[in-house]
Amino acid sequence: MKKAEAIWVLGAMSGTSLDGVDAALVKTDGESIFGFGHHAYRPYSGPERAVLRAALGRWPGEDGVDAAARVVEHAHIELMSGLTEGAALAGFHGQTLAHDPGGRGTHQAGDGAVLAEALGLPVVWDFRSADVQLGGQGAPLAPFFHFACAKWIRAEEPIAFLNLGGVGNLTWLDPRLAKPDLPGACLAFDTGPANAPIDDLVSSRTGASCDEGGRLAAKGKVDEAAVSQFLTHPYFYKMPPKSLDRDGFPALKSAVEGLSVEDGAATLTAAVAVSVARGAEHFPKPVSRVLVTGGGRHNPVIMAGLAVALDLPVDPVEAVGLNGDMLEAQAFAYLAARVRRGLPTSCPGTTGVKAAIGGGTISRPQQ
Ligand SMILES: Nc1ncnc2c1ncn2[C@@H]1O[C@H](COP(=O)(O)OP(=O)(O)OP(=O)(O)O)[C@@H](O)[C@H]1O
Ligand SMILES: CC(=O)N[C@H]1[C@@H]2OC[C@@H](O2)[C@@H](O)[C@@H]1O[C@H](C)C(=O)O
Repeated sequence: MKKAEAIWVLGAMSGTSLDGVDAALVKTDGESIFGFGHHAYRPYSGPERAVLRAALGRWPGEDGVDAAARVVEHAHIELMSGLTEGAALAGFHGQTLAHDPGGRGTHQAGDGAVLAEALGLPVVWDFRSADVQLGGQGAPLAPFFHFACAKWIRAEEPIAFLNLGGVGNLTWLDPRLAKPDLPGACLAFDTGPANAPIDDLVSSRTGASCDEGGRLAAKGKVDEAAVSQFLTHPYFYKMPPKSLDRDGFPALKSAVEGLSVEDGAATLTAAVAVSVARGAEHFPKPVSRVLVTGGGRHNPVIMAGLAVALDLPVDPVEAVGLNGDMLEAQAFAYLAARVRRGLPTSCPGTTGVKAAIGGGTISRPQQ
């Protein structure tokens, strides 16, 4: 492992909610954060999203997967090419189409070599496969970045980061330890469904892409029986680390089919908070606060439900000066810098992998 100078790295993430691509610059040596730079967002168009949606659950070589990869590459190149100034490296997560770590593996669409050519930068990609091959869940991978963020905000006691994207994931961490891969530094796992089932319900009933501001959920009545039934899912009885595919809870979606859109949204929104509370039962030590990142923090009904279910201060990461819309893109910039230095990107506490390892492939431009 060579000692590295801090460099500007451009990270990009296309999340499970399929809304669009985020890209952001981070100055880092792969250990500490030295600063945050420009960022941008590019939504997928309706037709692009339809191509991605049609390929969900599919594996390389199956119908629609190549078309999805071309959409992902095109959108990323369009967005990232406007942000390369000063960047020495890029991190490209791609779009998860399927995730089955105990079975077929994990599949992120998009070829990092194509991006390297187009951007004229070395690109680190395929972050999850090596972890899965070594018996890990391949997710979540943001926890090592959460650990660096905890140092950046000078946290001095255990805290939790909660990401509410299509799926929810929690990172418990103790910033008093020197490195994220030390035993006892991080425990991370997916909590359950977050926005994906809400988005799917709302778009199928109203055509809107999400329950903007939680307005539908606020008007609805929670179907408590459906929420209780949801909590009997075997996932909640598994010990972490554990991870989920986007559509891992089909029974929950079916349970709200007969409800009004308001009651359905209220029920799915309540399910987010209770599943996070179940997750928090796994924290090794109590936390002083939960910092929320991802699109779900824009939904006040989710945030209010979390504060009640967790009985802890629950704040958006903006409360500590971070950007909750860009945290995942920043995470893949940070992880790219770690891969470049040969540092681990996951460990037994974050993915259940047998030992701390660095994933990722580096593609360099040919000319
Ligand atoms: N103003 C808002 N009101 C309600 N919900 C919102 C709002 N803004 C964003 N969201 C929700 O957040 C989602 C996007 O969140 P985010 O961008 O964090 O997800 P992602 O990164 O695609 O997913 P993941 O983290 O699972 O990969 C949207 O699909 C929507 O459901
Ligand atoms: C397989 C996959 O893409 N998982 C995503 C998804 O979206 C949220 C949650 O499920 C998390 O496990 C992960 O993303 C974040 C960026 C992570 O790896 O930390």
